[in-house]
Amino acid sequence: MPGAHAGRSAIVGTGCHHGPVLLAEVVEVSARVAATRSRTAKAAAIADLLRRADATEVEPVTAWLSGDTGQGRLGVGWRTLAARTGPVAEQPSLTVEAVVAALTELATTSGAGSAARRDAVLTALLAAATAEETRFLGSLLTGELRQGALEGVVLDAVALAADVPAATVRRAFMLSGRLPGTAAAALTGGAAALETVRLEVGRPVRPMLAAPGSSLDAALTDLGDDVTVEFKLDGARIQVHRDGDVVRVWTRTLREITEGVPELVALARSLPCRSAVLDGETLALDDDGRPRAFQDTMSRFGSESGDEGVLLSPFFFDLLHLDGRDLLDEPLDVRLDALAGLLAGEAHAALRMPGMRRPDPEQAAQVLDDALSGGHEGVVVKALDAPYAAGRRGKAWQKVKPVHTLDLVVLGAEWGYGRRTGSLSNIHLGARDPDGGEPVMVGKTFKGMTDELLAWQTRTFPDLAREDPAWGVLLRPELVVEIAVDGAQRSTRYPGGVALRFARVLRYRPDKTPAEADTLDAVRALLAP
Ligand SMILES: Nc1ncnc2c1ncn2[C@@H]1O[C@H](COP(=O)(O)OP(=O)(O)OP(=O)(O)O)[C@@H](O)[C@H]1O
Repeated sequence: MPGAHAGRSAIVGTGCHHGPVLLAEVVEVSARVAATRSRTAKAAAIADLLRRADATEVEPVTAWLSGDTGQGRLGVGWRTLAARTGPVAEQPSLTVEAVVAALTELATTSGAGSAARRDAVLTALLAAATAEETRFLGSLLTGELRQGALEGVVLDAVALAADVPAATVRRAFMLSGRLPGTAAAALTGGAAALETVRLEVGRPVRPMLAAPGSSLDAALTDLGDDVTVEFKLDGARIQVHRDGDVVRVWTRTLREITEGVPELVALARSLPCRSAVLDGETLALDDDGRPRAFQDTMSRFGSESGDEGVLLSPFFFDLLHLDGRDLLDEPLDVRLDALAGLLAGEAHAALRMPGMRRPDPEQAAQVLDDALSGGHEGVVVKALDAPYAAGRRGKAWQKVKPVHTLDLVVLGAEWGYGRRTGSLSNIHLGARDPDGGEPVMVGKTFKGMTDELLAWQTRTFPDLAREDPAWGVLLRPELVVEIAVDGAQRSTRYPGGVALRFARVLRYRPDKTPAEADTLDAVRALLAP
């Protein structure tokens, strides 16, 4: 194995120089992180390792510990891995560098005739790995570690190891969207390097998110008079960047969708500006201007090219950059003025998110009423003095929706019976562990599924299976589903001590990752007092 390195123990402890970081050290830290619930202990364990890593090792180590290969998806399935039962190495020798080389080769070797080469790379890698390393690589390659909840812990660890404020690390991450690059900048250049990270037109930032508000009155009481109340449309988040004639569009998970949304690109190009970064929501409307089924909107966002007959309408609610001026740190009031100016033309008025600034309580209630009678989800109440907090779910934006919904991780599905024999039906639902552990099961449901959805589950789930017991499938935690519930109740059956009441499926959320699913605390918040 190129780069494999034995005999490392000879130089450990010299105090002045250290050898390359071994994969075994990363695996050990990963195990320590999984074994403790203490966020501080997790971050401390990772920080220790980062202090030992050199500039080229920091990026892969932080990527892997947050569950990312650092190379995107490598197309290695669990079946491929399960089929390998060769001997394992007794002693750890793989260096981080050697693993990076192998993963890079897997990532860049594709197309006709590549199967044999990929197979050889994988075989050589696994032959040099110990049993623990094999397990870790397996989880990494199949995406099982990809829970993303670990991102926050890794960011804390970077702050500790580089001795810079956590807020500085977080901001650089949110603006660059890149965790490994942020870690490398922090550890090599400290706070000064992180502070040079700015909003760049053409590079998406993590979107600001909303906290759940229990009611309109509660949100208004909490935020005071200096607010805007806007429709909450139930579509997909979009971030649109325009630089001259070049327009690019990203989703809330920062996946680029420019090619698939020509109508949005054309609209952005028609705006009276040279450069802009717009934040908004897009959805498909019917002829009366009411939202079409969410599936119609999402059909434009899937991996298959969607139904071209479904046109998307954008509604912009924020402006982060305009003609060379960054607006991110300006209060929302200023950003909304700039947005109103940009969309002032008659042709563009329809692109503004409906809402009202500084409404009195009656006017605010009227906005909510209009939103609901227009077929929308509710409203978002936003503090006008707040800057754009990229990537944060803060109190400055509060969403008010009459129905309780939760975004949960699908953990498995049971074979149906009766009319549903042969279909994967009753799904197991998990809430996110905020500390980055495995999702915690909080209930099951087979309600609210159309025949189409059942067929889709039955078709898709086997590919995501990590085990297939006789009763159904256990899935890798990758899919997020939105569930409506009446509430929650205490339970001795479920590990989190809480179970959903009357859960029914609203829809799958391909625009969300398990890291963005609702937490166990969100479920507990629904317990009747
Ligand atoms: N006027 C608006 N302002 C901000 N976000 C809006 C607005 N209208 C719709 N949205 C959408 O609502 C989302 C904010 O809610 P949240 O941050 O909880 O994300 P979410 O979990 O996707 O929302 P939910 O699950 O409640 O639909 C935004 O990401 C955006 O996609």
